[in-house]
Amino acid sequence: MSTSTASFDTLDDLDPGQRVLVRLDLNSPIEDGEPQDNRRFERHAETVRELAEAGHRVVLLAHQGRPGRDDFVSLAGHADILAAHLDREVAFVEDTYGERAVDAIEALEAEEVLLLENTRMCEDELPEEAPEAKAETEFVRALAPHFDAYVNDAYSAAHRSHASLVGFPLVLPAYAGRVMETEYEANTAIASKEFDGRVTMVVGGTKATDVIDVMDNLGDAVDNFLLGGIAGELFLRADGRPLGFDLDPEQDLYDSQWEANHDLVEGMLTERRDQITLATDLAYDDDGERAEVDVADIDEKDVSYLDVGTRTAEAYADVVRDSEAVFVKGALGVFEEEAFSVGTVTVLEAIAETDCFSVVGGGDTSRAIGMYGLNEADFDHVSIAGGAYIRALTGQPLAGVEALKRS
Ligand SMILES: Nc1ncnc2c1ncn2[C@@H]1O[C@H](COP(=O)(O)OP(=O)(O)OP(=O)(O)O)[C@@H](O)[C@H]1O
Ligand SMILES: O=C(O)[C@H](O)COP(=O)(O)O
Repeated sequence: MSTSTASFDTLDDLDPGQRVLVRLDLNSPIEDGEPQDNRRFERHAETVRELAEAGHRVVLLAHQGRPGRDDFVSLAGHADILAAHLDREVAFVEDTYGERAVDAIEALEAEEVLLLENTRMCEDELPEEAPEAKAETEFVRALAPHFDAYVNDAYSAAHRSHASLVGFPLVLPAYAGRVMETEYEANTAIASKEFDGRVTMVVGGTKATDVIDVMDNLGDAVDNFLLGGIAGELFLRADGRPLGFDLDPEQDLYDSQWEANHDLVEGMLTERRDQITLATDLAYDDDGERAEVDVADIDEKDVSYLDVGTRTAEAYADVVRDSEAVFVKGALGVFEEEAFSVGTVTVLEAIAETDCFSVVGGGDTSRAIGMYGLNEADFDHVSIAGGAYIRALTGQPLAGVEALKRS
């Protein structure tokens, strides 16, 4: 056992020259069908390089997007980005555990790296089930005999009880990769911190279901929730504003999350109204130009709002300047387009200038720091994990970490 406080084995405990199956989290923003480089590649490359240089045959598993969404694509492009970070070849096979995957695995030489296809293209990967059930899946049973060890480096996906995360540690000796180790230690330490002054959480992004659940659990630890993104719109709708779309709830990011969360959101608005700050203006695309509208003046549905308004951004920045600790999960707008980066960048700049304890998390959100010339050193912790980091703040165990501890 290593000296890690986490009580799981790490790469320091792994003998060299083995056949190693490694779970990374390369889930990335997709533009025009192609993955965009982000700090997940840079961070995971360190683990992969260390394993290759130790003479292992390194086979990588990762997921991309969710079935049915535009970001659900092959990992072929991810192999190229990872190869550029590693400065070594990363082979790719369009198969995860079938014959082609197994042939490619068996042909691998020491120090070579192979990426398998998107795990979520296998039926066995999703849905969430207990580790014992996942260990019994064909996916795990077919791949495991070709390996001596399993390494989980995907802290940022460890809140999901999926086959590639919780199944393998039950059937192979399992180790934490370097990203898993450092993210686990940093986020666990943050969870036990105590603050005397105002604690603020900036909540945005697209994964409203994840953040609303966590907001409910963190309600006693956080003084102010500043809302934006899809979560913010759901709260505005619960507050009586005519937001949303009359689309098929199964297909739409917004309406399906409204269906799943409106009771919880309405309950939180009733019970915790003083802690929740909602946007007073929103921005939208008006023939290619940013336009803003007061929330009080919104009178029709079916408009996509892509950022909080300028007045809201300034008001949120004022709250940040008066905070002792600020946690960010999810962007306040579609910051990838400069016109809709106002909310996210105004708030990040305020955090960077304020003498507060700060954490920015999320695979997409952390990308805004580099894109807009902010200095990572002005934040206490920039995590490549989003959902996992805020879950860790609540003290709830992460399925992928627990599975490693049991190994
Ligand atoms: N109003 C909005 N409409 C559509 N997309 C939005 C809106 N506001 C923010 N976003 C998008 O949210 C994304 C970031 O949030 P997301 O929920 O994906 O998670 P994250 O913080 O990166 O964490 P994780 O690692 O859990 O994915 C950005 O890419 C941004 O474009
Ligand atoms: O990007 C993330 O937060 C992780 O890769 C998990 O992705 P998921 O929210 O689609 O499970």
